[in-house]
Amino acid sequence: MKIRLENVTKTFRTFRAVHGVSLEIASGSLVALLGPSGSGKTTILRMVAGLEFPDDGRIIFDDVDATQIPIQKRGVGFVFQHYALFPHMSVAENVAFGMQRRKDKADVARRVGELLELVRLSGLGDRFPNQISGGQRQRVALARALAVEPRVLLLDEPFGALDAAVRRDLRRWLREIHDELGITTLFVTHDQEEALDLADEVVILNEGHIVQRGTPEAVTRRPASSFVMEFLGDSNRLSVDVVNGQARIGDLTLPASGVADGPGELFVRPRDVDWSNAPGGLTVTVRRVLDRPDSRRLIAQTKGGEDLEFDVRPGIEVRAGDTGYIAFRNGQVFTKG
Ligand SMILES: Nc1ncnc2c1ncn2[C@@H]1O[C@H](COP(=O)(O)OP(=O)(O)OP(=O)(O)O)[C@@H](O)[C@H]1O
Repeated sequence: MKIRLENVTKTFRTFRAVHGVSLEIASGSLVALLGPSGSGKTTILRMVAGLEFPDDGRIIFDDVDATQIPIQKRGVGFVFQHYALFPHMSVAENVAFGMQRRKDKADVARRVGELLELVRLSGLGDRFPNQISGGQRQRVALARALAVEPRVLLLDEPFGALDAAVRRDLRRWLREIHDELGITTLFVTHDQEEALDLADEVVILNEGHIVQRGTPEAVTRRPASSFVMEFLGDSNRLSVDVVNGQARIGDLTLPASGVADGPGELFVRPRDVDWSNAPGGLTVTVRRVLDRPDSRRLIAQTKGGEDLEFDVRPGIEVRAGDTGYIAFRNGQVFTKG
């Protein structure tokens, strides 16, 4: 099912949490809402679910205005970060919970079996929630959400409480389940790696506004603002002068097409910095050397007194106090703001 938000606004008392958000989610796609804490992600998800109602704007499911339809009639399945399973019910009973209206017991049992197989938990139906791991509990929560045969799946930081390795596994697993079922899925996260790994499309929010949307490749290649650049990953920030679409820093010039003349900021990922002992490029002084398993990270300072970080190969001879020269393989320039 296709979902469309048209100019949706939500205010709590005097605080506007969502400002005129318009968004189209293609049928069968997996879309991540990504943004810092308080950017309005959960509020948007809750309005799509029917747990909150917008003050203004419309939410359209396929071609039907669903804005005022209550949650029970929207056909949505929901998984939260702390979706407490019923502790006194077995895994199978938890999954069957949403199917109470089905009369035929054998039919319910068969369906529970199918769902447990889908979420790779066959054989654990008789366990209780406190007898399975956190990751397994979230898989049960997903099976329970799917039991009602939703037209839309809404996930709010479903892996937020789990450790990094389990999160990575569950991410891959969720993508497989999504591809198998093809249910339109909206996924909230503040973890950029999770969003970029998992989603067909990433919608980046800040202070209740959509600041960029696109495929993971598009948003990482062409961040629309310094906010997006910094939010998506480690980045160095250096002052530059922009003249005629070119940014200048020391003896280096970088393309800055479309950026107004005047003071600008260059953002460079640590991986896009090249280091050399031979003069040329931008002169820096090494301040610290941090050894890591497969690289050495240098913290260096430009003549202008700005710090930057980048990695060199582990074998390279370098010490704090050394002078070196850097060049940038890639970078984004924005007007200083
Ligand atoms: N019921 C409410 N009453 C008052 N303010 C609210 C309510 N729900 C959310 N807010 C406020 O709206 C803003 C957006 O909240 P929301 O939960 O949507 O953000 P979020 O991006 O999901 O953040 P997080 O990642 O921390 O969950 C926040 O400033 C929050 O305090």
